[in-house]
Amino acid sequence: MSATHDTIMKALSAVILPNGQSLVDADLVRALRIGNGEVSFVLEAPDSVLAQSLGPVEEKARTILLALEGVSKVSIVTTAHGPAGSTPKPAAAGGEPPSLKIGRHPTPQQGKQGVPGVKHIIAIASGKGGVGKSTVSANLAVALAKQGRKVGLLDADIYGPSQPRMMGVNKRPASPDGQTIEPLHAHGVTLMSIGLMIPDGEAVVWRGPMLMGAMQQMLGQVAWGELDVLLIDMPPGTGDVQLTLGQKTELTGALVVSTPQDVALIDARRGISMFEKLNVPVLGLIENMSTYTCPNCGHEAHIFGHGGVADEAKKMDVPLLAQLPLALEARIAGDEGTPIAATDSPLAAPYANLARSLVMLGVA
Ligand SMILES: Nc1ncnc2c1ncn2[C@@H]1O[C@H](COP(=O)(O)OP(=O)(O)OP(=O)(O)O)[C@@H](O)[C@H]1O
Repeated sequence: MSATHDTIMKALSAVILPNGQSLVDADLVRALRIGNGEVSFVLEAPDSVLAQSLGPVEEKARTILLALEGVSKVSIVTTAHGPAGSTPKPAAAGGEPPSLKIGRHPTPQQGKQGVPGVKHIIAIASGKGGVGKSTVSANLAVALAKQGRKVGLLDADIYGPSQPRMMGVNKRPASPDGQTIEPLHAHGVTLMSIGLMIPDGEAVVWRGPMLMGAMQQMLGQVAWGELDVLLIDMPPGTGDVQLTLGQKTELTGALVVSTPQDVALIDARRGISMFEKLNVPVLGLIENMSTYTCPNCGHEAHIFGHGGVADEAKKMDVPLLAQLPLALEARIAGDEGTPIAATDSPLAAPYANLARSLVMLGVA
């Protein structure tokens, strides 16, 4: 027998909060989803102090639900919907600094906002996944930093964060005061990844408003400092993160990455038209994996087709800012945490040119 909404809620009504109320009576359960033996929901506390004390409650709820017939996995995300950081959090046991919980309801906001101290914000997007958007973001950030720009890189890909690996960092950013988050630093770039703040698998239960809240925290509560440009590595496609960012953030513009394949281009077109609808200027298209030169014989092949991105750029009247080759060396460099742009390889040159173009355009 599989669990139903009613059986889950009934089981959760046996979980008692420190104030004596049950989880259900206190109305803290949100976004309950049941499917394939998995139960996921959000525990929404009214303030961050209560949210901090919910660890044992979360454990109890998990134990009770796992004992139900047909439930094999339970995912719970605890959030607070008071203004984030409005109540300083106590230091964790062992004197560690308190850590700031990411994922909350958004703070109401009038119109688009910038990030104090940050001159330009550029979204790096792609319609389709896996076309190299994160690779381009990491390398462009490093190339701009090498040219003396103060650069921030925000990995906003909540479902598949890859910047920690590509930039070679993997520690959870600290929040010494429980209100601001100290970003990390690598290869001359100030770095923050939303993925470093969310326990594995929890983001999948987030709804639009929670994502919006998390993005607000990433932009407003990270101590970015003075930056010439903040690059945002977006999730692929045209989902909630893209919409939130386009509607709520003063973006200088967007760069859209595509491979020359038709399927990638169709999705890239969709991405471009979304930015246009949101009044975000599309600064240009970037063609990734455009050519492959055989390291043995020097033969040049166009594995994913040829000319498609240039044609598309012409059709849509947006500049084609770079054509980046498919290269094993670039892939290995990314996997090992040192983007190819940080090295002396000839493959760093196209990124240096792209960085120069953006500086000349006055957007970075
Ligand atoms: N020009 C390139 N040459 C060789 N390998 C590349 C190149 N660009 C990207 N890759 C490799 O392709 C894979 C996917 O790239 P990447 O993660 O940057 O794509 P993405 O569009 O950000 O993907 P996702 O949709 O998962 O966010 C990675 O292993 C990366 O190293």
